[in-house]
Amino acid sequence: MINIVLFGKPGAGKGTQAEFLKEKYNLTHLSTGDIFRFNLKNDTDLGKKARVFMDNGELVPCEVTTAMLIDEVNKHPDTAGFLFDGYPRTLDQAEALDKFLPTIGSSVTATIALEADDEILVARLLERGKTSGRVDDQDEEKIRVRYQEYNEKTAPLIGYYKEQNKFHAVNGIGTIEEITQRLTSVIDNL
Ligand SMILES: Nc1ncnc2c1ncn2[C@@H]1O[C@H](COP(=O)(O)OP(=O)(O)O)[C@@H](O)[C@H]1O
Repeated sequence: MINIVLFGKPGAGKGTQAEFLKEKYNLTHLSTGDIFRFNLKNDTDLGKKARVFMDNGELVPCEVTTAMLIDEVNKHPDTAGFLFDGYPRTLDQAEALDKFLPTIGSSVTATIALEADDEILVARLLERGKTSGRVDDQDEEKIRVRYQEYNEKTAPLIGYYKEQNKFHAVNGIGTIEEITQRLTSVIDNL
């Protein structure tokens, strides 16, 4: 089983690249953002718990997110592997994943970061907000909160995975195809 964590700031292009990678490597794509948005739209109990946090650009509490993620993983017992997109986003979540995966005989294979400068990413998000209907993409203040969340809570994961020799980074600026190429060359060399 191969488990890839796609890592990057909001707007870095994780979702776009995940679409290609999941096909190429036959992986199950789990985007916590997408799963939350599905629950918001359908007004489920989970959606009700997550809404305030998401609308404000804040992280949803760890217990809620991790329980949801484990549920999703357990729905795919026969998969060739997972492409985690948007999880883990905190040290607690990374530790929870490292505790959980061995219970299904697995582990994180590698973390790959898509790197890009903040100004480029903020511009991308505002552009996406014009058509995506995502409340958190339409307001610079909320975008700023997401970057603050990233810097405080998610950035420390870089060191966490480096210590395990599982951290790889690729340049996230270029055409979609160029970036897919960079990611596949990392994965093919794992
Ligand atoms: N692992 C997570 N932990 C906590 N909250 C999360 C997580 N993944 C997604 N969320 C919530 O969903 C929102 C949108 O997620 P996502 O689409 O991945 O955002 P972005 O485009 O900012 O990377 C986040 O701002 C957060 O509120």
